[in-house]
Parts: sequence; structure tokens; C-alpha cells
Amino acid sequence: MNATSVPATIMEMSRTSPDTMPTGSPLPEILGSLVELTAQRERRTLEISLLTTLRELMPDCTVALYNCRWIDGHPWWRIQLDHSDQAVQPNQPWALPSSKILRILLQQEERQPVYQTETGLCVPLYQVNQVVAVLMLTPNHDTAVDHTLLLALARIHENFLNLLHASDSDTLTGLNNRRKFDAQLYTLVASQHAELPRLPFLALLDIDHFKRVNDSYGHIIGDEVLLMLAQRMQQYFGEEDGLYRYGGEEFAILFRAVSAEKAQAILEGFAERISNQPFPQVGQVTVSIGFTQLDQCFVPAQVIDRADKALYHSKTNGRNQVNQFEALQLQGFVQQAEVASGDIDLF
Ligand SMILES: Nc1nc2c(ncn2[C@@H]2O[C@H](COP(=O)(O)OP(=O)(O)OP(=O)(O)O)[C@@H](O)[C@H]2O)c(=O)[nH]1
Repeated sequence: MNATSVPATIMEMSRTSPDTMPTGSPLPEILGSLVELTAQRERRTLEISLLTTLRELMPDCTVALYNCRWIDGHPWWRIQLDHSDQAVQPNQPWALPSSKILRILLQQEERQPVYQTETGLCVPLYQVNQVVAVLMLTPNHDTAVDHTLLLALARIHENFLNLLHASDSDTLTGLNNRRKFDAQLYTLVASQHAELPRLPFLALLDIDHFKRVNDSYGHIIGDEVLLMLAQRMQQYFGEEDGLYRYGGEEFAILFRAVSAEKAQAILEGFAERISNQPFPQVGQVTVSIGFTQLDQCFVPAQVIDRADKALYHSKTNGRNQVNQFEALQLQGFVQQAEVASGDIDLF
């Protein structure tokens, strides 16, 4: 099913299978749930909306959502939300699923939309032909589950996951794109809490002399360097760190560290790894990095300006190095910008 066929399917359900509709779930209620579901623009709120909808439409079932992560071809999973929406803390440890679920995820069993397990029903959700999440449904007592309704909601959720992924991703590198970066920086700046044990930082990273790569080896090899750099970022940084293609040959990283010194060490470790691991055909590539600590005193435009100034300092002082805005400011190398009437003006 694709996104455009969804409304027809729901209308069809209401016409052709009225007796399979759960009691108390008339068409207006289902449509209301769909409106709510499809208004979401973030994966977590989309997931909460799906579970709320299922809970409302199937009150006799317990529902849980697991997210899947693939490492070297093996699926790991962790519970993301359960029936009560709030009960699960984010970032539970990843675990190996049971052998039955493993067979389903690896598609060793004949691919079906719904699988029967010991405890109930399992509905895999796909992205580019790979399972990215699993809905687990346990009926209380002997309640019959309306498979048509369950599958329609699962497919709608899946379609929206895919749309979200497409609108948030950079097509060349697969990293998050600038649109996603702007949204997440805004959220992070607005929601910072001083009591969090690890401090938030923004780093801007730019490949050194990238024009020479394009000029010497061609644009396609240049693209490959961008892709490999993105892959090395994914291997080096943690799964909770935000990695973005900021534009052209520039990347952004939103990450946490216990101190500015530790943040500097993390970024220097990455720059060193890049310069020490030659790229196919091109050889050595180096990167320059500027970073700054996020602070509620500064709006997103100021935070970006601070990281950018630190990056510019790295570029103009020999490249292949990492600088923090706050340290440069103390030494008098850079100045703070202030926001006036929506623009950034220097003091
Ligand atoms: N292959 C490829 N090149 C790109 C892409 N986006 C931007 N570029 C190239 O990136 C290069 C950036 O060049 P400059 O801004 O002069 O920077 P630089 O050569 O990296 O020099 P410094 O940043 O000063 O070290 C240009 O040649 C752009 O054409 C892309 O998606 N693919």
C-alpha cells in the first residue's frame, strides 16, 4: 500500500467489513485518529500517536512498539513505547530478540504482514525493505483482533515513517539534512537543562581543500569522499549524537560531553582518524572543525555563528585542527555576535 491509497482503504473498510469494526470505533473516530496520526512530524510523537490510536481502537489489547537496529546484518531491538505511552524511558539497552522474532526480522519465515507469536501478534514495519520497528500486540483474554484495522494503521505509520525519513535525510550521504538540523538545534536550545550531567555542543566540520579533490579526481570521486566521510562519522560518533550534512562539504554534529575538554578530545580524535585513514584514490583528506557549547542565553543563529567563527579560525590557522569558540574568545581571537531585530550584528 502506498500513501495515496490509504484513504480509499479506510473508506473501503468501513463499507465492506462493518462487522469487523471494533465496537465503539465508528468511522469518524477512526478518521479523527488518522488526522492526529498524520499531523506528527517527529518520529517519537508519531509513535506515541500510533500507540494511542491502537489503544483507543483496540481497548482489549496490550500494545508495545520496539525499534530495530541492524549491526553487521544482525537485528537488535529495544522497547520504545508500551501500552501506557509513558512507561518506557528513552534509550533502553539494545537486546537480541527471541529466536522466533529473530527469524521474522531476518525474513527467514515466509514474509507475512502479521505473525502469530507465543504471546500474540507481531507486525514488522519496513523502511527500504528492512525491518525498522515491530508492533507487538497481546490480546487480553480471547479477544479477536481486527487484522484489517491493525494492518491499515501499521501501513499508515510505516508510510509516514518513510516520508519523515525522506524529508529529514540527505540523499547523498544518508545523514540528517539541514532541515532536520535546524529543527533539532531549535529544540535542543529551547529545552536545555543545566542539571543534565553531560553538556550539549555543536560542532561544524568542513573538508579541507575539497575543491582540489573535485578538480583533480572529478565530481563523482568527490561525492564518494563525502559519502565515506559520513560513514566514518557514523562509525565514530555515538548513536545518540546528531549527525547532519549542513551543506556542500560541511557537516554539523550535535553531541554531549562531560566537559569542553572532553568535547575537544572527542573531535580531535575524529579529525586525527580522518587524516590517518587514506581515502581510496584520493589519499589523505583532512578536516577543520569549530565548536561551541550550547547555552540557553543564545538563540540558534548565535550558536551557529559561534561554531562557524571557530571553524573559520581553524581554516585560517593551518586547517586540520579543532577550535572551541569559548576558548578563542578568552584569547581575544573571536567576538560574540548579538541578535538585533532578527539579524546578527557584531558588537
Ligand atoms: N563532489 C561534490 N562537491 C561538492 C558538493 N557540494 C559542494 N562541493 C564542492 O565543494 C567545494 C568547496 O570549495 P571551497 O568552498 O572553495 O572550499 P575548499 O576547496 O574545501 O577549501 P577550504 O574549505 O578553504 O579548505 C567546491 O568545489 C564545490 O563544488 C557535492 O555535493 N559533491
